[in-house]
Amino acid sequence: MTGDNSEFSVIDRLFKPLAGLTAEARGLIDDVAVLGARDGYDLVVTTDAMVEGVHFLSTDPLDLVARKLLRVNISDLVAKGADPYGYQLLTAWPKGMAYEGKEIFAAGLRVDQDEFDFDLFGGDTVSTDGPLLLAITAFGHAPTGRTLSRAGARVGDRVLVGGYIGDAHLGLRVLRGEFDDLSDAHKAHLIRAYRLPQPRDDMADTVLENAHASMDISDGLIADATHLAKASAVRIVIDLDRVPTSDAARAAMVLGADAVDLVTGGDDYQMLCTASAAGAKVLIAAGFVEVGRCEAGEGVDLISNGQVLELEDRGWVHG
Ligand SMILES: Nc1ncnc2c1ncn2[C@@H]1O[C@H](COP(=O)(O)OP(=O)(O)OP(=O)(O)O)[C@@H](O)[C@H]1O
Ligand SMILES: Cc1ncc(C[n+]2csc(CCOP(=O)(O)O)c2C)c(N)n1
Ligand SMILES: [Mg+2]
Ligand SMILES: [Mg+2]
Ligand SMILES: [Mg+2]
Repeated sequence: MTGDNSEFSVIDRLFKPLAGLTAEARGLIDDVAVLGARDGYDLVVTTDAMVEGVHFLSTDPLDLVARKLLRVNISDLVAKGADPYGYQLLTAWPKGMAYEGKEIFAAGLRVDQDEFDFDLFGGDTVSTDGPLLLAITAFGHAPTGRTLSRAGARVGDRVLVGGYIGDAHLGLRVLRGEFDDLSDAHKAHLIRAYRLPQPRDDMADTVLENAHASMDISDGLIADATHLAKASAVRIVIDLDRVPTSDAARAAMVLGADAVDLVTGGDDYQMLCTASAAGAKVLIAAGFVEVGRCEAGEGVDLISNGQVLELEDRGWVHG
């Protein structure tokens, strides 16, 4: 049917159902969304984009691309102790992209909107001669004045991560043909980690209550610890031997993956927190793993067997 794939038809058929009846979205027939202030809370806002070929592969299923897009944004919110609320969506569809692909993309959004209780409030649609580009501006709520930051770490703090490090990076390499001798189950685990990060929205409150500083890991553990160290004016020492790795990652290391790649590869979307000894105890009981300490000074040192490692590549940087 002609027109099915045109801008307003796609908004009507695919995005209006995602906006539902929330007052904020105004049925996606207005120029703006309207977000009400929730008493006792700040509105926490973040934006992350994804570009085909840069953040995801053209062979990645579009429903998973949509879910990853939501999740990388939710990841920033929950790392700050914020409760996901809703989002604005920008889609820059390559000219000629079929309606069916957009439909699969919208179906992925639906799955994770339900999973994270996260509503679509509006957005924008454009077309492009370039690759598929997607962006979300995500909103969350955190108790007034208490949103966590990268800047709260103190000398003496423990440094903790929320889960396995390096799986997603290895998953990308599996998709590119490396580690062919891994078992199918290990390959599937790593690919899943790359395509579908697991932001721990259930941990937002625990982190808010117990962490001094917190962020999510997107550029790699070392790179993001460096961002946190700089913002907090501390030095962070990370012990590579304490960084949690999955069975699949360990199997990949047997096949030649370097442990340092796991902490510089990025795409983890795990939380990175610092906390007092008492706070760390609570976080560890909730599943976090202590990987290092904050000291006086600046920058990040990675140690293994008590020796500082020289790093050629410290993590993902654009441009
Ligand atoms: N184009 C931009 N215009 C204004 N601010 C920006 C722009 N790009 C990034 N920022 C700001 O820079 C800061 C760091 O952003 P950055 O994207 O590095 O963080 P992140 O989302 O945690 O990391 P990642 O993008 O790797 O997930 C944020 O305050 C962000 O709002
Ligand atoms: C196809 C493909 N190639 C490379 C990567 C690795 N990668 C891209 S951007 C980024 C950091 C976070 O992004 P940003 O800082 O832009 O938010 C990382 C680790 C990938 N995910 N997909
Ligand atoms: Mg960002
Ligand atoms: Mg981010
Ligand atoms: Mg972040």
